[in-house]
Amino acid sequence: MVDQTHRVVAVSYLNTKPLLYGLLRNPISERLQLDLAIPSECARRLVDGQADIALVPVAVLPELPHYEIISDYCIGANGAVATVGIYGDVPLEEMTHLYLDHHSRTSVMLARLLLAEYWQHEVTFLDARDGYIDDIGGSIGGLVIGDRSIGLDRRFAYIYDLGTAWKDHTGLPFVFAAWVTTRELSPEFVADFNAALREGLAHLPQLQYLLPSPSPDFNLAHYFTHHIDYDLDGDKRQALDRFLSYVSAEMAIGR
Ligand SMILES: C=C(O[C@@H]1C=C(C(=O)O)C=C[C@H]1O)C(=O)O
Repeated sequence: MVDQTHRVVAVSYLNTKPLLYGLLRNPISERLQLDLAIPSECARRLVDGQADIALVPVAVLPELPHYEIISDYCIGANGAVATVGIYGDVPLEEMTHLYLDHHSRTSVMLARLLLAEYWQHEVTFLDARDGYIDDIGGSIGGLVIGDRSIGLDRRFAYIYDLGTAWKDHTGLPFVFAAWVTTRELSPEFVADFNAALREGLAHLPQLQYLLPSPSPDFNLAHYFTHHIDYDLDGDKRQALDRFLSYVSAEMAIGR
């Protein structure tokens, strides 16, 4: 039997490049139709059946009637993640409004959870659209994720890293996105897929020579090795369960 090709969509941010590098330099790439998109779009395509496998924001998982996490690798962090934060001109307790990044599904829910449980500070949430970062200021803060957050530390006086806040709140690392399928995949394919991702992560030092530096004082190699934590280990699975119970409870009351 000829192997089917699978439609794969992955996050278009820098933190995913090591995983993509692994997939692309492996023969498995011939069995993949690969596309890249912002995280909220990756989620939409998996939910709508337009992708078979996706690197999806984990907050979308409770919306899927059937799914399987097919990889031991993820986009996670154990403490400061560096690219998921609330930014503003004033301290959090003085923020009255907060833009929620439309690229995100997970961090939007994580910000809500942390504001309710950890910071215990109420704000009015604002829907974001392209360009919203320019509207952050005064008592209006903004959640910004991914590559667009790089360099914002020079623009805003206050930054709250959500990886750090979650770790302080729970003592756990965190999973932002995981490789998920809604199909039945063969164990051989899943094993090959995982092996390819592992190879990509083994080539982090080479990747810094291939990728452009997004900002002069942003060290990509350091970001890949000290902020993004790619292993979906037991502590991250525990964190995922805890986070998903919050998301499911919020879904149940229509939020
Ligand atoms: C750590 C990050 O995690 C991202 C955050 C996501 C979200 O908030 O929905 C989804 C995918 C991840 O790529 C980042 O991109 O900065």
